[in-house]
Amino acid sequence: MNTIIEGKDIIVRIRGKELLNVKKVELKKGEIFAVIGPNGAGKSTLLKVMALLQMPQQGEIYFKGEKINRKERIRIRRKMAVVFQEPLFLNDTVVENIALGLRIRGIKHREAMERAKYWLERFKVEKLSNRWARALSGGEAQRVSLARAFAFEPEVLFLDEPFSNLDVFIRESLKADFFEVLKTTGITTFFITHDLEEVMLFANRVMVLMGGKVAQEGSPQELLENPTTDELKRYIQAWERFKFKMLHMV
Ligand SMILES: Nc1ncnc2c1ncn2[C@@H]1O[C@H](COP(=O)(O)OP(=O)(O)OP(=O)(O)O)[C@@H](O)[C@H]1O
Repeated sequence: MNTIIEGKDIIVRIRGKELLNVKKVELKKGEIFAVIGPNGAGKSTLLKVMALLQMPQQGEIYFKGEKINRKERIRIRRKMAVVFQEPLFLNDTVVENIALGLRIRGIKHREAMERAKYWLERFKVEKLSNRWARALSGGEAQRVSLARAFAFEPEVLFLDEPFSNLDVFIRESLKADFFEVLKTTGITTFFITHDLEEVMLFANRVMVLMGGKVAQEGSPQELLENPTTDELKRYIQAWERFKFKMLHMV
């Protein structure tokens, strides 16, 4: 597989505190790469560095083998889309929120509107096209955010826990629709989650971050069967316990 984005010797510090220290992180073409780890482990920081939203204090980022400097960041960033936990919308309708983003990227009005409508349909929210984006419910807003991200036709999609603020029913139906779309498009994806089930079902590879460092990396199966540190074992056990409790509550 070809590498699309690679980070080498990445160090991020804030006010002297080291938040991230990752020797190598690679995202390969067409893969779904998951990042998990406890709160504060540095997952979002790593996403921002890989998506070129934040420059590390040390280290390099390569996009298809090309080293990225500050100046080139904006050009390369246009090949990427990011979906955060909290959708960010302009004060406009749903369809305009998507189309405007496309027009900024140089796409003509008609094509932008067509693409926006197509992706709203794929995410089953075409009926919301003319609604005010800022007045949507959490689940609707996240569907629109995902439609917007796919409408960009990015080479790489970044997701920072896009389902975590939704209630369980909305989350399950959106997750199913999202991963169905993802499978059919084959877009290279970097996603952060706390949900090991998502990792097991959808990821090709998983990285575990702890205290800003890589605790383990490999296939989801390897992680479950052979967690390499005690901390990781506890993390997996805690998740298993949580899952067990949830199953017995329903
Ligand atoms: N701008 C900032 N200023 C100071 N500290 C920060 C800043 N951004 C992040 N941090 C700290 O860096 C650490 C890593 O944060 P980050 O958001 O990357 O972790 P995370 O693994 O995504 O956490 P979570 O699962 O809670 O979202 C945390 O301790 C956080 O408080």
